[in-house]
Amino acid sequence: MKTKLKIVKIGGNLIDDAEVLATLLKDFSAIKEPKILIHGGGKIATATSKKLGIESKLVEGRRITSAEDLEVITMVYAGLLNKNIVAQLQANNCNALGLSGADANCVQANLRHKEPVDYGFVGDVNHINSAIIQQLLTAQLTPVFCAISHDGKGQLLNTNADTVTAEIAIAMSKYYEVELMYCFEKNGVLENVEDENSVIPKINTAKYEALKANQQIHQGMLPKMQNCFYALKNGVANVVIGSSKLLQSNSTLFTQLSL
Ligand SMILES: Nc1ncnc2c1ncn2[C@@H]1O[C@H](COP(=O)(O)OP(=O)(O)O)[C@@H](O)[C@H]1O
Ligand SMILES: CC(=O)N[C@@H](CCC(=O)OP(=O)(O)O)C(=O)O
Repeated sequence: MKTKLKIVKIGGNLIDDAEVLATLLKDFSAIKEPKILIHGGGKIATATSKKLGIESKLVEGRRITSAEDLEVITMVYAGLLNKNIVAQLQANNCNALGLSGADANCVQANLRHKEPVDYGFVGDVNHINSAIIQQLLTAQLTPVFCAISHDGKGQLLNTNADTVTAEIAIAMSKYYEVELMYCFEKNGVLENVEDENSVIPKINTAKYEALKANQQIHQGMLPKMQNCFYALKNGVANVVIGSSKLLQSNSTLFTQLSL
């Protein structure tokens, strides 16, 4: 039987709330099994760009990443956010190691095709160095990834954090029974996005199609759920979407995905 591995993704809205983030990182540190954390930070990158007078453009939840945007996101994701998260995990006795996709060649990507939309410096993942990630886990380290990949030829690229998470989860399923947890600012996938009490406990592909047809899911939730099903179809054992409370052992409020 394979050892269990928990992979947790935290979104930018959660990271932006210092109190919620502190509790979440404490709960994450308490997980006994091998674990990996992947963080976004889109909201903070947009706010930082604004301070610098750079306007951000997103199409279908993906950032159109100019050379200037790439500089900002490298500073924000791989620098400020990644290092602060690692320091907080260290304070909770979790031996975290902060990484971008370029470090140890963990996440390699191809520059996305310029058609139909030119996303600039955005990469689609083509290889995860699962062997080195497994070695880090075996050495009792907890990898903490930001959403920056590289092309293997010296170019850093921006990749959506939900996608990096799904790709890492799939690659690690070779060695582990992977449980994938997407944490964001709501309690789960909601029947009505305005009503926090309308969490849908279970969603399979048929229900997903119905929710899409009824326009009950939109914006970032569409690519997030696509990534969930992609992970399930490719060997990830369990995928859930919920709030920061998902990491508390008595949590019952979340959405469980199945094929
Ligand atoms: N049915 C739904 N249930 C929950 N959230 C939804 C739903 N439909 C759309 N959303 C939106 O999806 C967003 C989450 O996607 P995103 O911003 O990409 O998350 P993250 O911060 O984890 O990257 C929520 O903020 C919410 O506004
Ligand atoms: C290509 C692309 O869109 N990359 C994302 C990466 C960060 C991210 O995904 O952050 P959240 O999880 O907080 O949304 C971006 O720059 O916004």
